[in-house]
Amino acid sequence: MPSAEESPSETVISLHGVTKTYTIWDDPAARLMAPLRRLWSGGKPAAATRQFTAVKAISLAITRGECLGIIGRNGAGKSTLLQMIAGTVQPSTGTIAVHGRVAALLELGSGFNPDFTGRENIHLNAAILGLTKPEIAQKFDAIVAYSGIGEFIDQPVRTYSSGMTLRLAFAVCVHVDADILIIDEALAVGDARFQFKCHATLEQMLKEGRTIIFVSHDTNAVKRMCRTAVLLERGEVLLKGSPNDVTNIYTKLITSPHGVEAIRDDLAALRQRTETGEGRPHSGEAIDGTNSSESAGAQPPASSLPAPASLLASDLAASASENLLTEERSHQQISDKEYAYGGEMGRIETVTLTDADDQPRLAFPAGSRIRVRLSCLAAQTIPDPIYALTIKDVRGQEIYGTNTYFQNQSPPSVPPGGRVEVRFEVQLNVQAGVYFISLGWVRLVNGEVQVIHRRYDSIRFDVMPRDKSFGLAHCPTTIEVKMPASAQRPA
Ligand SMILES: Nc1ncnc2c1ncn2[C@@H]1O[C@H](COP(=O)(O)OP(=O)(O)OP(=O)(O)O)[C@@H](O)[C@H]1O
Repeated sequence: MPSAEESPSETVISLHGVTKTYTIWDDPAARLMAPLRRLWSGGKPAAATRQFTAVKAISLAITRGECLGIIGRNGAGKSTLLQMIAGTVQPSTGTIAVHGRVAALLELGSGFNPDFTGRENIHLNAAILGLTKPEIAQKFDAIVAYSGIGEFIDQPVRTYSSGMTLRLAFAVCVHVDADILIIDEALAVGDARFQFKCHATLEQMLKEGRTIIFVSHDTNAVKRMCRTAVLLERGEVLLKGSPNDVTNIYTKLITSPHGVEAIRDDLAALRQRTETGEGRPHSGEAIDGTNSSESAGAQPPASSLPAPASLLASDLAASASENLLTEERSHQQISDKEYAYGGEMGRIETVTLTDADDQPRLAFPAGSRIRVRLSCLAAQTIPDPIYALTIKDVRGQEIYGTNTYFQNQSPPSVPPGGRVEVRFEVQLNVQAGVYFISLGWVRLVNGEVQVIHRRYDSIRFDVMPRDKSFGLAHCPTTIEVKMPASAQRPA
C-alpha cells in the first residue's frame, strides 16, 4: 500500500447527496401485518407510518490516509452514516463510492454469531471481510495473540464480556489488511491498556496510508486521533474542520439550551474564516468549564501523530528558546484564537497570566509556577458559581484541568453587578512547547452545566526546556547509580 505521503489527495470515499429515510411504524403490530395488508389493498402503502430522515443530503470526500472524526449528539445520524459507508445500510437517495477493502467495527459484536466460539467467529468474520481460507489460516495466530483472548478462544462468544468481544472484533479488523477502517464508539469499552494498544495500531495504520473513520463522543480521542472532524446534527453536516474547532463548537452545542441556534453565528464565522483562508480559531470541553488552541486547528500531518521518542523535547525547543523572550514581547496576552461564548448572565472580563512574582509573561521555564487571574462581573445573580481552568497543548489535547467544584470549594453566590477576582496558581510540570489556557465560569443546575461565560484558548504561552528529557510531563528526576561492593570485586 502506498504511504499517505505518496498519494495525499486520493479520494477513497465519496458521498454525494446521501440521504437515509426510515419508515417509522406507529403500531409495531401493523408492521408485521404490512405485507398482507399490501396484498389486500393492491400494493398501496400501509397506513400508520411516517417517514424519518436520519441522514440528509450529505456530501463528503475522504482522502487516503485521512483520519476523520465524526461527532454529534445522540441521534444525530452518526451510526447511520457509518453503516451506509460500510455498506450494511443502503442510502435512500444519493451515491456512495468506496475504493478499497473496508473493515468496520460498528455495533459491538454485531459481526459475531454469539453461539459460535471465538475461533469460529474469526473464520466467519475474516471471510466476510474478504480473506481467503489460506489468508485466514496465516493470520489466525496473530489475531488471537493480539486479542489476548487466550484459552477463551474456544468458548462461545456469548460467554465473553463486552471488553473481550471488542478485543476479538478489533483484532480481526486490524488484521484483514483493510484499506479503510470504520470504528463506531467501540473503543470505549476496552480497558485502558487495550485502548492504548488500539490507538497505537490505528496510528500505525494511518502511517501506512490507510483511512480511518471514527465516531466518538470522546472529544479528546477525536483530537488525538484525527486531523479532520465533522459535526453532525439532525442528519446534516454542520461543520467539517479541525478537530479542535469542531469539538469546541460541539461543546457549546451540548451545553446550550438553545441547540443549533446557539452555534449559528460561530458556524458562519468559521466558514467565513475557512473561505477567506484565515484558518480557524479556537478549541475543546465539560464541567471543567474551559479549553484552548493555535492549536488543534493546526493539525499535524498523520506521520507526526505519534511523538517520536528519539527526539528529546528539550532538543526540539532548545533552538526556539532563545527567541522566546523576544517573541514574548510581541505576544498579545489574549490569543487571537480565543473562542468565547455565554456572557449574558455574567462575563469573565479580564484574564491575565503572570509568573509567581506577578510579572506578566508568556514564556516560562518548565516546572515554574504561573498565576492566572480572572476578573468576573455578574449581570444577574449567579448562585453556586464554579470557576474553571484548562491547559491544552498545541493539538487541543487537555493537559490539565481543574475547577473549584473538583476542589470542593463553594464560592459564594454573586449578586447582580458583583465582581469576583479569581486566581489560579499552577505548577507547570509540562515539557517545553506551546500551550493554551481556557477559562470557564459555570454552574450546575440539576446536574447539568450552565455556562455563564467560557473563554477557550484565551492565552497562548510557551514553556521553555529546563533540562534534557523527553515525554509529555516535566517530572524532575534524580538518578542514583550504585555498584554493590560485592560487584566491585574481580571474579
Ligand atoms: N432502523 C431504524 N429505523 C428507524 N429509525 C432509525 C433506525 N436507525 C436509526 N434510526 C433513527 O435515526 C436517527 C439517527 O440514529 P443514529 O443511530 O444514526 O444516531 P447516532 O448519531 O449514531 O446516535 P448515538 O450517538 O445515540 O449512537 C435516530 O433518531 C434514530 O432513532
